[in-house]
Amino acid sequence: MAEPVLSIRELRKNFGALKATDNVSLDLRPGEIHALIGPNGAGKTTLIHQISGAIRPDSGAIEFLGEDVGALGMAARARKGLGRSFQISSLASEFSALRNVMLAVQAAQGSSFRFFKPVMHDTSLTEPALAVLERVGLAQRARLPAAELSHGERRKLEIAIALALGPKAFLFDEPMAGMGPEGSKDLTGFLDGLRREAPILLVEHDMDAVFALADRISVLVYGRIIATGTVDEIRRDPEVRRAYLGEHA
Ligand SMILES: Nc1ncnc2c1ncn2[C@@H]1O[C@H](COP(=O)(O)OP(=O)(O)OP(=O)(O)O)[C@@H](O)[C@H]1O
Repeated sequence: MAEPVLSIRELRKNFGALKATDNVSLDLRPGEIHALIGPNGAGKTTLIHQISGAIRPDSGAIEFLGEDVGALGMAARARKGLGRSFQISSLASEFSALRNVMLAVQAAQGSSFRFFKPVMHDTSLTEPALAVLERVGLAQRARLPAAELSHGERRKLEIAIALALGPKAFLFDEPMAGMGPEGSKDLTGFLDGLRREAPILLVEHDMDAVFALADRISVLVYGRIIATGTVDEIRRDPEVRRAYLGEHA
């Protein structure tokens, strides 16, 4: 079997007496969507934050593309290709959708300042940024300030920014949240194709999306992974049904 792109070993994170991450090991293989599900407060976001570098685990290891990235900060991990979808609050909401994606393209190109051309006329930035916006279906909305986009469009913009950074793995934390049934269906189709570009670790509460997309599912309860398996294995697992899936299974 191909080497995992991302490999997490025995990760632990306590908040005071709370074991938010309790000895978690999982991996992300090339081409797969690995969904991470579990009840509210199970520790899914905390885990994603540790992988992206936003918070530091108490112990354990995180290997990305064969390299231990545990000592690296969030920006250094992103530069290595660990792409997370940014919360819209971290975007410049007065900037246009296009400008926001251009900033990511610029970061991916490794240059932060250009003195010779006004940035909005720099085709080495506008063209790739427009291509990414086209892919997520936002090309027609490119010139609008991010603040004027609908909720669903903003989620797509977050994904566009992750894409523009040319990631080798995606970390998505509830991309379907607030999308509505049509939007979720749309995004499900998009994520389905995206796995060919880079594998996806997907935190998601929308079980229709998870069952449609996931190659494997890990179930997190009270900071612990209680099961990892295919959709069928997880749906049949009695402990998972008891702890989480219930009527969804
Ligand atoms: N910075 C923090 N300080 C203290 N406790 C925290 C902190 N961040 C998260 N927690 C707690 O850690 C636990 C896990 O939270 P987390 O947000 O990771 O869960 P989650 O599975 O993502 O939940 P949800 O599905 O509701 O988003 C919760 O009990 C939460 O209250």
